[in-house]
Amino acid sequence: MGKDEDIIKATALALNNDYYHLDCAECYRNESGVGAGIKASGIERSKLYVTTKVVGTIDQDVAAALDVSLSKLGLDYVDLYLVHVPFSAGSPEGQQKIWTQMEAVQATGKAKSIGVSNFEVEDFEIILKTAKVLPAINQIEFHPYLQQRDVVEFCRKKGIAISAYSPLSALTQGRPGPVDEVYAELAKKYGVSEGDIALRWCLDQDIVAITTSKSEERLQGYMAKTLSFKLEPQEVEKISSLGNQKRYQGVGIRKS
Ligand SMILES: NC(=O)c1ccc[n+]([C@@H]2O[C@H](COP(=O)([O-])OP(=O)(O)OC[C@H]3O[C@@H](n4cnc5c(N)ncnc54)[C@H](O)[C@@H]3O)[C@@H](O)[C@H]2O)c1
Ligand SMILES: OCCc1c[nH]c2ccccc12
Repeated sequence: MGKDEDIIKATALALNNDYYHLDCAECYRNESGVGAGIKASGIERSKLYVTTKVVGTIDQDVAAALDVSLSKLGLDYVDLYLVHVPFSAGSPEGQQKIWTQMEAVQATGKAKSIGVSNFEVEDFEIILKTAKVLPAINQIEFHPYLQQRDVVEFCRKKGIAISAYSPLSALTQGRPGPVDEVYAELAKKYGVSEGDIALRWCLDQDIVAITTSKSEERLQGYMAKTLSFKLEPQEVEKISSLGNQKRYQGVGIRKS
């Protein structure tokens, strides 16, 4: 099966299972497949929340990049448009220039909200010197083995939301590790899967969790179970403190 067909199938599976937030990116080349999946689903645009990202290279024309993304997605706006990584812009001035262009595309209505991804505190300090619009969100790698508390705290203070990518990493990439036991113990206590515990640990810190699976059983399981319970604050804290004993970075962007 071709890549687009896989993406169309995965999109249809997600939409049929009540997942309405779709996370895409210019550089993942998944926008055409997601667009075809949305079209085939017949789901009303207003029910969907579509995010995509611009790489943000030096001298990139952000408005033109967004037009290409919209055309691939078959949409006339995205709900959220993100600068994918801080470093592609090459310099602090480059980063500021990209953010100014993000503000301009938001003003056209083609991106309802604008934000960033993989930003550290120093990247915010650079763009906030010239920003007129605060980024709505920072999408970062976030799981017990990469908690990024400095940037999470910075964003909380500024009113910038956080979304977690690779939220299942302690389960899928980081084994054996110090949270294995507490994940298992809490899954048993709540009658859910360890994946539900991993996602809940994000949600119970007011962090949006972005996950993916091609398995309908897992997608249904997360929708049914993750939203049906809450961890106690001391359980969230226990996972955090055990998680701090190990570091695992999947995407490998964070510098420190
Ligand atoms: N902004 C960025 O730079 C960036 C980087 C990476 C990913 N992302 C986004 O975040 C999304 C999620 O990231 P991810 O895929 O790393 O997240 P994730 O931690 O949710 O891992 C998903 C993977 O785990 C597998 N899985 C799900 N449940 C499992 C279970 N119970 N046991 C074992 N395996 C299981 C799935 O099949 C899938 O391959 C991506 O689709 C992408 O859109 C963004
Ligand atoms: O999601 C992948 C993140 C990433 C790592 N290196 C990059 C370079 C350009 C754009 C995105 C990325």
